[in-house]
Order: sequence, then structure tokens, then C-alpha cells
Amino acid sequence: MTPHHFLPAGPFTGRIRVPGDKSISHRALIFGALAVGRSRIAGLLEGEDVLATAGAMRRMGAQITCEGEDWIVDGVGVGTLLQPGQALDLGNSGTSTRLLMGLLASHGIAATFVGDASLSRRPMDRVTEPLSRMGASFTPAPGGTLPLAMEGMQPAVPITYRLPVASAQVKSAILLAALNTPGTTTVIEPVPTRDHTERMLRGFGVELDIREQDGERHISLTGPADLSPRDIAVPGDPSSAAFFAVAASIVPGSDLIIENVGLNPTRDGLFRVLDEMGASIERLNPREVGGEEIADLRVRHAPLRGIEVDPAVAPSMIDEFPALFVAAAMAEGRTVTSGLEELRVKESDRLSAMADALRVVGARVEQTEDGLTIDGTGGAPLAGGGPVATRLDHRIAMSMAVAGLHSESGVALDSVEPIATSFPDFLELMTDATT
Ligand SMILES: O=C(O)C1=C[C@@H](OP(=O)(O)O)[C@@H](O)[C@H](O)C1
Ligand SMILES: C=C(OP(=O)(O)O)C(=O)O
Repeated sequence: MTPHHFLPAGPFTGRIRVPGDKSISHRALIFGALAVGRSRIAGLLEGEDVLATAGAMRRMGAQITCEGEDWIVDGVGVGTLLQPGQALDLGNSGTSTRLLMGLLASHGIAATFVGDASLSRRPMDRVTEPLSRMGASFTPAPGGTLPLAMEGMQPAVPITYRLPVASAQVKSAILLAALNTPGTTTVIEPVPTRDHTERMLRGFGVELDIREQDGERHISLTGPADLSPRDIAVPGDPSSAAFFAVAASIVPGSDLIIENVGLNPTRDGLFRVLDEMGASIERLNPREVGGEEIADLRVRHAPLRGIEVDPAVAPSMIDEFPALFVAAAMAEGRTVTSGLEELRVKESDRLSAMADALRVVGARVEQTEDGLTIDGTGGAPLAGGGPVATRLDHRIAMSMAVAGLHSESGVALDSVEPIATSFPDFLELMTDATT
């Protein structure tokens, strides 16, 4: 592991572009591989997680190549995936693992899934349970984790399934399985989660029936379904823009434009919460690209005040809480969050990781069962210190790097390597925006 110091820096000025959306990039590769013919992807995130999905899809027969800045996917079609010759190593990526388990569940092939130490601790029963009902069988490690061997079932059995956790990965796994399952599979979502799968499946020509019933979303897909190839432009990732939005908000003198940021309403919760805290975030030039809302964000330094964050907003900013906690640590007054038990099963236990990390650098933080309560500095820099433990978690690393920018002595991280999973040019962009 390579330790790294983030010294006080700033202000953040100029214009930057963050890399492509990770969720959309995974889906573009998977759906491209399931379409018969050639899809072209512009703006694909070239982070380790997405490359893990590309590697797995290649093993199952898709041809995936680079042409200049674009990625070309020559797909094999639904139902004709090849048996992978060796274990699928999905590195640090929960999304790759869970979505591909869904895809394979309705194909008559066997596969083994492996990952790094972080991924090997994460719960998989949330997908293996519904996918077993569809006919697939799974042999996980004790505790229901990776390494895991599975055998798909062809033909699989359609199910109607109400999501017990608000998870776009579980929803997407079931919809992917439904593509090669004869009959109608329905996922019921009591709480809306990111809807890129639904939007993109429709873009690839798959019919989905989506209706609201008693306050819940019913998403039905009748298989087997064919996908038609298409060209995709991936918007900038709001989860990556989050670090720069927080950085520009807390570092005095900042006035930063982040171009081309995805603002799908199932993803833009952090920006709405920052608005409520008094941040200055203008949405410039709002437009739609490839069925996704985007805008340029102009973020200026502004005094932030602590708030009680409505737990209902959590699914629309589930990966942005580490960044929010940093903003809260520099706000005036108390920020209270709750309803965040899902954060305990991400790449790390993000409640405990952020409580420990923020305390190491001088913030006042209390951990509850399902959230953090943070008393901010009122805009003053944190003391700084470290090294903080990033726990193989890219979002902890980037959030604490941002904390270092507005600190007295800087913040040391035990490692910056995890950042490459979702934002390979983070360090470079951070230097560009502060010089
Ligand atoms: O579907 C997706 O692309 C994702 C869904 C979320 O996970 P959950 O479905 O586990 O909430 C999120 O945390 C992850 O980074 C990406
Ligand atoms: C939770 C995340 O990703 P994944 O579940 O794909 O590992 C994330 O990127 O914050």
C-alpha cells in the first residue's frame, strides 16, 4: 500500500469533466454484449470495476475493443453466452458480481465468482435468494459470500419479487435473468432506486411494463427478449462529481464548473442535500443525452449549515454519504443522518470507516446504528492528521482526500490505490482544479 498526503490546497476554479458514470458503463457493456451486432460506447468509465465487467463479458463470448476514445461491443445475443473457461474475477466490484449472477442465472452455464478481500465480505444472499427461486443454484463460501460457484437454469422460471432492500443491483440482477426467461418476471420496488437498467433496456429495444401501484413500482419484463445494438453516450458520474462539489463548497474562494454531470433524479440526492445545507450549486445548460438528464454544475464556496437528512433521500445518494459526511464536518451546527444501514455492506462499513477517519482528523462524530451525527467546525479547517484507514474503499479514500484540502496540517491516507476502481484520474483532476 502506498501512503499519500493531501495537503491544504485550493481554491477550486476552472472547468473540469469527471469520467463516465460507473453504473451506466457496466450496463452499456453488458447490454451491448447481449445485443446481436455492434454497439458503440462513448465516455465509458475506464475504471477497474468496469474493466472487470468487460473482462467477464469477453470470457462469455462478446468482443469488446477500443477504437480511439470509443469502446466497441460486438454482442452475442441473449441465450448464447459461452461457458467461461475460468473463474470470473470481479475484483472490488459489487455491481459486476451481482448483475452477472443475474445474467447467468437464466443461462444453462456454470461459473465461479471471485473477488478481492472487500468484495469477498459482501452479502450475496440478496441476489442468490431470488435467483434460486428462478431455478439457478449457488454454492457460496460459508456466510453466503464469494468465492461462489453457480449453475444457471435454462429455461428459468419467471417470478414476482418484492425487493426486501432498496437495491438497484438486486433489481437489475432479476431483470437480467428475466431477459432469457420465458414468461413475465416482475420486480416490485417499494422504494425507488437508480433506474439506469430500465432506461437502457428500453433504449436497446426491450419492452418493459412499468406501473405505479399502491405507492410501489412494478417493473415487468416478458422473456425471452432480444436486444438491438445501439450507440451510447455515457454521462459524467454524479458519484464522482460529488467529491469536487463538496471540495468547491468547503474550500474558500472556489468557483468550479463540473461539466456534463448525470442528474438522473434517482442519483442526484447529494446535490439536493447540499442545496438544503446552503451550498451554491447552479445547474447550467440542463439537457438530455441518451435518455439520461445531465447538466453542468457551477459550484461556489458557500457557508454550509448542518441539517437533519431525510432518510427517504438515501437511495438517490447512497454512494455519496462519505462525501456528505466531510461537508457536514465543516458545516455550522449539527448534521444528523439515519436509515443508512446499507452503508455497512458496501466496499467497507462506510459508517464505521468514516466515523473513524473523521475522528482521526479532528472532527466530532458519533456513530448510531444506522447513521452518523456530526458537529461541524462552522467552516474552519479540520486539524488534519492520519494516516486514515481507507479499508479498500475508493469512496473513503476520495472523501478523506477532500477533507485534507481544507485542514490545517493535511490528511494522510494509508493508500490511494482503491481510487482506481471508480475514478482513475482523480488525483490528476484534483491537481488541475487547484492550480
Ligand atoms: O446498480 C448499481 O449500479 C449500483 C447500485 C448501488 O448498490 P446497491 O444496489 O447495493 O444499493 C450502488 O451502491 C452501487 O455503487 C452501484
Ligand atoms: C458501492 C459501490 O460499488 P459496488 O457495489 O459496485 O462495489 C460504490 O461504487 O460505491
